[in-house]
Amino acid sequence: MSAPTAVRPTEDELQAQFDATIAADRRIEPRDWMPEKYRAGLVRQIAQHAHSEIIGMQPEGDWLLRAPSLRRKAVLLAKVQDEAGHGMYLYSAAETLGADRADLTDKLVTGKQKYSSIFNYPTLTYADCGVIGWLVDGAAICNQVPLCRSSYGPYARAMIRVCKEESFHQRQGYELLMTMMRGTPEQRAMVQDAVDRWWWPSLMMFGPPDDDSPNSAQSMAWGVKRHSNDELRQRFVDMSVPQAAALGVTLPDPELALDETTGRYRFGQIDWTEFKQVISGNGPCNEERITRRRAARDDNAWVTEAATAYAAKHSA
Ligand SMILES: CC(C)(COP(=O)(O)OP(=O)(O)OC[C@H]1O[C@@H](n2cnc3c(N)ncnc32)[C@H](O)[C@@H]1OP(=O)(O)O)[C@@H](O)C(=O)NCCC(=O)NCCSC(=O)Cc1ccccc1
Repeated sequence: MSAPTAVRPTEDELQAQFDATIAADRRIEPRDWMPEKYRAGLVRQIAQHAHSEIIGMQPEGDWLLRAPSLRRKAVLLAKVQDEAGHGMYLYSAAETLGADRADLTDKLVTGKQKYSSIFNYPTLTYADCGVIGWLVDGAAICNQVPLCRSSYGPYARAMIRVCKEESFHQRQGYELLMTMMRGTPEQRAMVQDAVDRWWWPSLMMFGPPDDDSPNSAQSMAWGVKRHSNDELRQRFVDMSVPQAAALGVTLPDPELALDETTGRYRFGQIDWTEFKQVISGNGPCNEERITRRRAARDDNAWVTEAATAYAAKHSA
């Protein structure tokens, strides 16, 4: 008697299974069948996210040799290393979807893939490090906590640890700023100047407005993103206003006001022209960031080659 042959599910059945998993709010795992567009969309977002973490090491990294004390230097070094770790997690998550890490880096340095707009602004004073912790990590947390429930398992799980570390980063930034605000008038002015420069770019981190966000609808239908860009931006504003008051700084928006009926803050118009310029490569530091990333890859290629040869020798 011949063994029964396994019946392969048809494409329609696989799609129905995928749809049912998404509808039941369960996770898609690497070995599960998934529509090609779901896979490509995830690689796009996860790769951009990974690139942001890696490029995001540069603005604060510029202050590693200039931090005002040994303690501040150790804290900053640990934070910048954490960002590298986040990048590695995220590249690993992209690899579970069949992406190749070297290929992703190549796409970053040749401008074929994006990274967050926020990292194209310069860190002019040490107060910028505090403001990055407070506002940039704060915005990242706001955006990433819902991603812990993203439909793709490896991405959602990576986000859990990343968010815990980002919360720590945010507190260290806020603590740094509180210390400066208790300092001299010059130090307080330095904090206010940094807030003035980083506030609007932080709001841009959440992406274009909902009616100009080509990826949102599909991404939300698939449970990759859980909230719209504007919804998360609003949450961030609502969270930041009382924090700014407690710190004693002013947010640079004359239209910022509490809407008594909704309990949420109304805010002014974001400069979307600036945003578009920055994400198309024309921000203040785009060229510097990519040049440095390319140099790091090329100058250290011998390390990668040696490690690859060593691993191959051992597995043989
Ligand atoms: C919300 C969004 C960023 C964009 O929503 P989507 O539905 O995906 O797109 P949507 O259709 O709305 O946009 C149309 C086009 O515009 C692009 N674009 C949009 N916004 C930006 C932008 N701001 N910058 C550059 N590009 C942007 C977008 O990719 C798309 O282009 P494409 O079609 O691909 O060519 C989403 O991808 C997400 O949640 N990502 C995960 C979180 C993440 O990546 N976080 C990074 C910060 S990590 C961090 O900060 C940690 C840290 C802290 C401190 C120090 C160091 C490290």
